[in-house]
Amino acid sequence: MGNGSALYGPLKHLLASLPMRAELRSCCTTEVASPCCPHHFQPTRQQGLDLARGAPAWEIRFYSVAMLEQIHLLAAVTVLGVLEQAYFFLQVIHARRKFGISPPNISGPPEFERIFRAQVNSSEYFPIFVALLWQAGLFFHQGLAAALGLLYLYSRYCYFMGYRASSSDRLTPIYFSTGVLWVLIAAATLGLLHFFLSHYVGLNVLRLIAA
Ligand SMILES: CC/C=C\C/C=C\C[C@@H]1O[C@H]1/C=C/C=C/C=C\C/C=C\CCC(=O)O
Ligand SMILES: N[C@@H](CCC(=O)N[C@@H](CS)C(=O)NCC(=O)O)C(=O)O
Repeated sequence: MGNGSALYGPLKHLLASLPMRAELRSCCTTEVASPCCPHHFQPTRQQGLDLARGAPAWEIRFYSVAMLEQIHLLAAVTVLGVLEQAYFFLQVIHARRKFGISPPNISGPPEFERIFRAQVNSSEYFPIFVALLWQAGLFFHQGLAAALGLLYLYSRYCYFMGYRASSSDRLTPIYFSTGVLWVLIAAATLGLLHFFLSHYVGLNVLRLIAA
């Protein structure tokens, strides 16, 4: 723990400036640079290895939690998105049974084909959605990206239900959902641009605007 006290001063300011849970902040900012309480400190295998190399436990724990707080909303929306995909899959399985259409067949009455296409179309867009959600969340703003993510998942649900009812009922939700994707693209691009400019060129556009 020797280097812990040398780091304590700057870390205290960093801790105070981050939106962390109060209980963790008070636990990690004790004057003694020691590991957090057992409640907060449950080392993973990697953390165990870091500990063996001499990094202070409280520091490892602090950075792990700070990192998770940067991504927890994105992770929650991703899990929700996966559950939505699972729901769409189950609907196709149910429709296959109902209409007696076994794989590899994908043709049948329009009622079946619309459900099948609604699921396949939603799967096609899912990797694009997840990539944009995380890029916009990491480089632009986590809360905004997560909110847009929820809006996207809701519009995808409307798309599925609309398509199931009739082909034309899919159109409004697909317009809306792709609109949300374009907003996520814009946020991700702006965020990345800001990162590259400030990191490599030393040009902080936000600070310039604020000045
Ligand atoms: C950011 C999104 C990434 C990739 C997709 C990019 C473009 C694809 C378009 O946004 C998708 C929206 C498509 C909307 C189509 C709407 C209507 C199509 C017009 C008529 C269909 C008529 C018919 O049903 O026969
Ligand atoms: N794979 C899609 C790509 C384009 C797309 O997403 N189209 C939207 C608007 S026309 C759609 O709802 N397609 C219906 C579908 O995929 O079954 C397609 O074949 O149409």
